[in-house]
Amino acid sequence: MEWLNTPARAPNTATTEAARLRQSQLTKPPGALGELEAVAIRLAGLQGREQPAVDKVHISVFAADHGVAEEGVSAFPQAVTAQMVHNFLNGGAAINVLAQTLGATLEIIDVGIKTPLTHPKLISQRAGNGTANSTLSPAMSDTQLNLALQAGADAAERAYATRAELFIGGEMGIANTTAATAIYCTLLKVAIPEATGAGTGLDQVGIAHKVSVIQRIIKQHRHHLDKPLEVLRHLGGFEIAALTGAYVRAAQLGLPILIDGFISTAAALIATKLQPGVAHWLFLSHASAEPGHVFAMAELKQRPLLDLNLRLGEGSGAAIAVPLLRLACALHNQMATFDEAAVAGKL
Ligand SMILES: Cc1cc2ncn([C@H]3O[C@H](COP(=O)(O)O)[C@@H](O)[C@H]3O)c2cc1C
Ligand SMILES: O=C(O)c1cccnc1
Repeated sequence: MEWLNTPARAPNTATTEAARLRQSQLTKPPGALGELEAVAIRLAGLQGREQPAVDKVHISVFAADHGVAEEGVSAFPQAVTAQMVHNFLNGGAAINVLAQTLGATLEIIDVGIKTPLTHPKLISQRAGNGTANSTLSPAMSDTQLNLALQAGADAAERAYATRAELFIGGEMGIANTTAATAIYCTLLKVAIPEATGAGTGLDQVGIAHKVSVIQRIIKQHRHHLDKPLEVLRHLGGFEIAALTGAYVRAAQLGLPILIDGFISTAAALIATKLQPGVAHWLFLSHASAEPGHVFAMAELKQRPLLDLNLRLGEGSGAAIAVPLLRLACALHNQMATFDEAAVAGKL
């Protein structure tokens, strides 16, 4: 786990400045393309080239089960985690359609669903048979945490080895909005009822029960929540740990990251606590419908690219934002400058 102590790569200031200069010369009023200009400039700095691109996109979806599901915190049964893994492998889930449409590479990694399954397309790098129920004991052991972090780092390495230009992490794990909410409340000191939402579709009674379960979880571990990795280990889950490892490693390798929704952002919070430089490499794809997400976006000091009331996960919201990044690059790379087009500049 030596790699966890390595800082993220620093963005290239020369290509950032070259891209900024180019933006100022394109045939439009300065700043008129708003956030898309900033995105292209940031990507240029991260990719170390004046003309950035996100044509080659790698998506890793991490699946795992949560012991806390037995507390009745999800609108769906725990069996859905494994059933959705089958669906991913058969190409029928939202993320399959999005990856196919984008021409992105999609891999599914079992980091600890309850019952292992074998399939030629499934990567099995399991940290356990689901986490322990975090209302009663730490979600995972040190060994399990390290295995899950490593599974994520390995996915980032595979993305890097195939010369991907953008890394997207997705997750599948029934009850993982409970683990993610507990992480938000611990790291951001947000009141539990303010951050707790419907997840897969709980009603008001269900949400009130979920709040009480998260209160029990945080009370149970309150003396062990002072370090980011201990927060992750006590609250779970394996897929959130894998995403954390993936984000840290991608940032070390110099691979830009597009974050998905509520659960992925919990991993991003931990990753930036472990290595603050990871923040340079993160793009926020969308504002999740989960009420707690706003607090994390504020902490990460970023505006999301989209706000579409998405609450799916799987990496889907990030995939949906890829065309926007591609358009930001196309505009940056292909528009004519004032000189080239013989258009008069600003008075
Ligand atoms: C069919 C189905 C497909 C999904 N794909 C992602 N999630 C999402 O919902 C789960 C989190 O919500 P909660 O904490 O309420 O269980 C995660 O698996 C997340 O990826 C799904 C959920 C379901 C039911
Ligand atoms: O925003 C998300 O990632 C999310 C929200 C609810 C359920 N699953 C995922």
